Amino acid sequence: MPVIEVTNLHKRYGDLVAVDDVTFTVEGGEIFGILGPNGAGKTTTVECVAGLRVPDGGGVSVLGLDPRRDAAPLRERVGVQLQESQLPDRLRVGEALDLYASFYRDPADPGELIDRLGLGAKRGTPYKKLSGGQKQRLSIALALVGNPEIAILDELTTGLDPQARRDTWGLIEQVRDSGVTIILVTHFMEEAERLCDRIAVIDRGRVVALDSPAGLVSRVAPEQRVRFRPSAPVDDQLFTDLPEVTAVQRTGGHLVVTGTGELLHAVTSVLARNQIVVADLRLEQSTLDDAFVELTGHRTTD
Ligand SMILES: Nc1ncnc2c1ncn2[C@@H]1O[C@H](COP(=O)(O)OP(=O)(O)OP(=O)(O)O)[C@@H](O)[C@H]1O
Repeated sequence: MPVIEVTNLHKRYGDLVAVDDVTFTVEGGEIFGILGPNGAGKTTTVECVAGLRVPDGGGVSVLGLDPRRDAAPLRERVGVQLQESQLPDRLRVGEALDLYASFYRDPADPGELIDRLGLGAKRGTPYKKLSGGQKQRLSIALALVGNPEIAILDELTTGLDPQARRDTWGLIEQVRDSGVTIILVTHFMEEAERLCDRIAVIDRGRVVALDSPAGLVSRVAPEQRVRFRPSAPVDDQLFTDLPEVTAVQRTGGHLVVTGTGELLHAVTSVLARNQIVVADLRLEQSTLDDAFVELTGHRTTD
């Protein structure tokens, strides 16, 4: 059952069209990614979903309600973590959670949430003394303290080091496993690939593709490459004869066999049948990054 429905959403800032006819639905219990380069319209889209901006056209329905008209009941059911949320420097972690919990009718236990987010030792620490990763975890805790059914998380790992980013991913998976539906805005491919059940790729205000990470990859770039270094000369034709193979190239001492389907199995069978010993055997597949470039014509970091 869709919990969020966005239909033909339009939003301009003066002459600038930030969101141009965006349509998608988010199913209950999934992590739905909104992936795109800077300025693509991701934040504007989720701000419309969160009721923080008024669309110029189109419709948004969240849990069957209108984010603007039904702002009060939705505040109880949707947790929002927006980019670069700031808290007063001297506010302590425990105080921030208690304060936010007081805004809700049926909040989570702040102490339990602090422990769950790995901030137990920081309960008495003022906001300004937290590291980037700890601030980020606190902002996730604040988005979850109302026990929401939906959490909207915008760029939650931007600025974190790789370890903190991975820890945060683990946390988001736990939140999803507890039954919360998540909209995750990101421009990190690896993050989208690891966490999201489905991804809307947004570029210049439009949805250019919507699929699972694997679906996006296979849709635009189904080819795989098997790369290896044979220990003795090999005839290319052994591979070009295979129905799975589309090309054979040589680079240095390596052979690169490109193709589709069960390519790895086909190539290794030929090698075994002909008693060819190889070194450095590697299967290279297209990544979400490749798919993104093909879909939009540029990288997210461009
Ligand atoms: N309040 C505003 N007033 C005018 N223009 C805005 C405003 N907010 C965003 N924009 C512009 O609208 C476009 C879309 O911005 P938005 O923040 O939605 O994109 P984004 O995909 O979230 O980008 P980022 O990843 O950089 O946050 C950008 O060109 C941005 O400069």
